[in-house]
Amino acid sequence: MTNPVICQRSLNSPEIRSDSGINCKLVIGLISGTSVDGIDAALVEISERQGSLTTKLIAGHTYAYDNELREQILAVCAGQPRSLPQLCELDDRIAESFAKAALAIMAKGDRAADLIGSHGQTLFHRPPSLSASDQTSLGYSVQFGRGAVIAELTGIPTVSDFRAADIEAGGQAAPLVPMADVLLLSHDTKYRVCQNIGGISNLTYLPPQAIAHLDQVFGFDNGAGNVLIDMAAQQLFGVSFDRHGALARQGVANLELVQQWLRQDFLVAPPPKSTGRELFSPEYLAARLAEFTGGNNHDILATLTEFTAQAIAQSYHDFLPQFPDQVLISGGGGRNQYLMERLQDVLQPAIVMRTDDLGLDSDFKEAIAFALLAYLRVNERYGNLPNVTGAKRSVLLGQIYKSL
Ligand SMILES: Nc1ncnc2c1ncn2[C@@H]1O[C@H](COP(=O)(O)OP(=O)(O)OP(=O)(O)O)[C@@H](O)[C@H]1O
Ligand SMILES: CC(=O)N[C@H]1[C@@H]2OC[C@@H](O2)[C@@H](O)[C@@H]1O[C@H](C)C(=O)O
Repeated sequence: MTNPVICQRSLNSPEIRSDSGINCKLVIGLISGTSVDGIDAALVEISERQGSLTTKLIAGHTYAYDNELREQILAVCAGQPRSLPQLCELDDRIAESFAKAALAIMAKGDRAADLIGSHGQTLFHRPPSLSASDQTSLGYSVQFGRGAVIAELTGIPTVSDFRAADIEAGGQAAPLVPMADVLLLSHDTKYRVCQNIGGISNLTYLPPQAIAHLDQVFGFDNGAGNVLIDMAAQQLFGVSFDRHGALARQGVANLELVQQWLRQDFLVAPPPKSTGRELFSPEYLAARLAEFTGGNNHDILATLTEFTAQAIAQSYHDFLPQFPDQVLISGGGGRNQYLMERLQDVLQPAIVMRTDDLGLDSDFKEAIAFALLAYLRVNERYGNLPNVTGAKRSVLLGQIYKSL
């Protein structure tokens, strides 16, 4: 799709383009998100002409983790102890899986890729602390899958460690996709929200001509997304997710509980904010399930699905300066038809659609975003939006690992 590009000045980027020696056109974006379902890989053609940025998805595929690796990742995310050598081995195994995914997606194109942007796998995320008693107020965000290994195994220059510089600038380091949303999904006259529903939900608020009014763009994590639904589907029905929302659709949501859950600290806290599996953990789900009296397993999934939908709607009413005309859904939650129906209901009068309707593949939007962020990085253009992450300044995101 063709999109306007943020001019360098409005990005406050250095006037002079880098001489990184990388003539990047064909870029691979890689990410495994909080669902830990596998590595999303996108082979993206990126070009700029007459002030417009063009991205074309040449190929996209999700490469599932093998079961044992996924279990290891989920165990570490859930706080189970591991020795340092075990963690290093896990880091290497994830990096190798990412490198394999990069080579496999590249094989679907007709030429070698110029660059890889690899987010890696988040294992731990701690937003910056507001408490004066903490030794450091800086956040901490750990992604496994070392860029150095990916560059070495693929022979392709690789950008990774996207979140570190924003943390150093005092930011949340998340969400980072909003820069890509600005570049790819801004509209001249309409207020848009880009709503990703992966493991965690996160949004980008795009006022009309967001590119020209970059200071009015913001975004934040706004709820549990699919993570609670997935864990409950596994525990109660032995399936890894509620396909199309068919299980929830058979139940009746407990609206009293939903109202109670919506008062949770994270949901009512003002942005900037980010979260992860540290909050929406197995313990968190167990505590919510313990609050059920009566009701069957379908009712539980219906209630968790309603919670996901209403947490999103509540965040718009509480924190957006203007209710959007359009809500553009991406991420696996967009495939949950029942959740989509509930969203259309609770987000009226906004029109809810998937980004696919605008020509941007909703399954690979995050992978495309990290291809784009890598492209910005090698061209020495800022990748974070301080209004989103709360960072003190715009920064270059990511370390570049060049293979010899
Ligand atoms: N057909 C479907 N029906 C219902 N839910 C689905 C379907 N396909 C995917 N999902 C949901 O989407 C989830 C995966 O979404 P996605 O890949 O966007 O998450 P992620 O990228 O890992 O998360 P995040 O964006 O938080 O990092 C699955 O775990 C499942 O809950
Ligand atoms: C620390 C981390 O990995 N955060 C993820 C997570 O998954 C969704 C949401 O929480 C978002 O803030 C972020 O991912 C996307 C890719 C982002 O940075 O925009």
